[in-house]
Amino acid sequence: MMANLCRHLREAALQRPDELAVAVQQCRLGKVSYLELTQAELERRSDAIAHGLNAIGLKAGMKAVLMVTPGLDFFALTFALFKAGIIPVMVDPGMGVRNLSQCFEEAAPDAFIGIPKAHLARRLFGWGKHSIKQCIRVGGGRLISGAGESLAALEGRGAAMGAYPMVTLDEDALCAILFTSGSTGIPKGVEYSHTMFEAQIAALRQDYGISAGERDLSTFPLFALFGPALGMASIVPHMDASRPIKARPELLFAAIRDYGCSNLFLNPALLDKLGRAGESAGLTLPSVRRVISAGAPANLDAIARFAAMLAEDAPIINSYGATEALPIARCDTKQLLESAERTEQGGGILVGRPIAGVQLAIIAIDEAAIASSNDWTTLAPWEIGEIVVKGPMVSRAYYQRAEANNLSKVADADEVGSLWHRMGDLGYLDDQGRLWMCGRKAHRVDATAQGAFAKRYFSIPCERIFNTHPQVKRSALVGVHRHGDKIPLVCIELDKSQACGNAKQLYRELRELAEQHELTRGIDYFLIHEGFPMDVRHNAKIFREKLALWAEKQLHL
Ligand SMILES: Nc1ncnc2c1ncn2[C@@H]1O[C@H](COP(=O)(O)OP(=O)(O)OP(=O)(O)O)[C@@H](O)[C@H]1O
Repeated sequence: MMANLCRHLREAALQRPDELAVAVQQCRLGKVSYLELTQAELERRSDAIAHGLNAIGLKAGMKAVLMVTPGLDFFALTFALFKAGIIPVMVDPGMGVRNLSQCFEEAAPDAFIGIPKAHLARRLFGWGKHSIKQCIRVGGGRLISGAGESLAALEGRGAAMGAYPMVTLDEDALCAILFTSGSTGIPKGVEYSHTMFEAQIAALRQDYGISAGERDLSTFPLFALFGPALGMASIVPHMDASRPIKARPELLFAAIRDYGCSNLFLNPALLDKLGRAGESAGLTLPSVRRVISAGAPANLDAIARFAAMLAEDAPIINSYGATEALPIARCDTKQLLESAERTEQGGGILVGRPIAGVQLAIIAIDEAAIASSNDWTTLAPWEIGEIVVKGPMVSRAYYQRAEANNLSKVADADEVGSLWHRMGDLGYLDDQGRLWMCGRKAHRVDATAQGAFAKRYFSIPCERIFNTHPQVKRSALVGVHRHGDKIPLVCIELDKSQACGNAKQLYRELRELAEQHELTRGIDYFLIHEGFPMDVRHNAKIFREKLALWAEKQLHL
């Protein structure tokens, strides 16, 4: 079937032309104001830009990097690209220059659309210099040479050309490339199709209960795009979307109040920050019907604190998924808070029941490629293995990454042409069919003794046990080499509010804690680290690879 997700936009523009589609908060000299687009204006602007893109030679099937802050232009432009069948390449600017260069090398974009700062960086680092044929400048910065035509001029060209004849693509054809955030290595470009976007829109309607006419506080640009497609207005607060932890809570609370937002989409770090600010200001959020937390493990204290600001029947929905497959499972406040005890005993993090349409299985841990689902061993409830998923919201391939595809995609033996995705995460199902996450596959430690396998340690289960110690803020399991063997070591970041004058005493107590649990028994090495290297977006994903190198060095000093 032929598809284009922009059909939702066209429908909304016809049915509810004057309804708000996007509002963008601005804050100048302490004064808050908003820029707005109605559904009809968004439709008209994206049509005009799509005409303009064609006029400068950009055609369906070409690829365009998009590095634009989530203002009104971002929405109009992204939908224009989809309408024209031009493939947007989305990267998280927070991933760092080296990773960004690698992404652009791999994606080989035909066009680069960005704010002046992005064009400066492109020129400085030579991004895409072998493939880029067209540049488009969004916003000011006329002085930057080589930044191409301005978006305003492009839109002007297309303004008189009327409705744009939307390009429809085969529903499974490539329609966007979204890069992962690269917390376990170099980011990978995930191929998106209209089927995947449609499945995500359907999940947000059916599983999350989002309906037309709602208003969403959008703190994550990609999620913000779903708003208008769902007939929900996206309210974009004044913040750096790639560094959400730097956001100013008072501005976010103002946006929620000014628009009566019913939905909040937050990552766990922002949830924590807003919850603390709300608690000290004694705030309540009566307009909010649900909060969606996604992207990284949720902190239960933060959830409890945030829940206190909400109406009794407004859940905080913890969503599990990855760029490759989103959303996969969900659970809400009550279940999460009830799961605390099991998590602290090393039972992993509850991520809940699969979303409708998602098939999920747990398979034996294996580093090798698996060609067919006939070749894997599925595990029984309570057994920890790799999480594999199948469904319409699951990506079929990484862009130009044969090896990654080989290692993560598995042909379904029962359904020709259908693929499973290996999440690279470990977990288990309980006897109620709920999924518990036990960390990334790459972060487990297979300890050896005299060269032979001795015991397997899982990151999140082990760490959550040590995190119960009052002096520990967070911990990270790593594998280090010692006398020819691989041994588990736990790095400790101290809770600065607790005094710790005696590291030896702390290590003794942690060793005792380790001995009390089967999962951690045998962990003998601990090191205090000043401040863990964390991802900038979530401030929740510990860069264990970096910590392992650091720990290795400390041991051999
Ligand atoms: N609710 C959640 N609870 C626990 N972990 C989560 C949750 N949601 C997402 N995650 C973790 O985040 C991962 C997905 O993140 P993302 O797609 O941004 O890529 P990444 O893992 O950060 O980068 P890369 O795959 O390049 O290493 C999941 O595989 C999982 O490990």
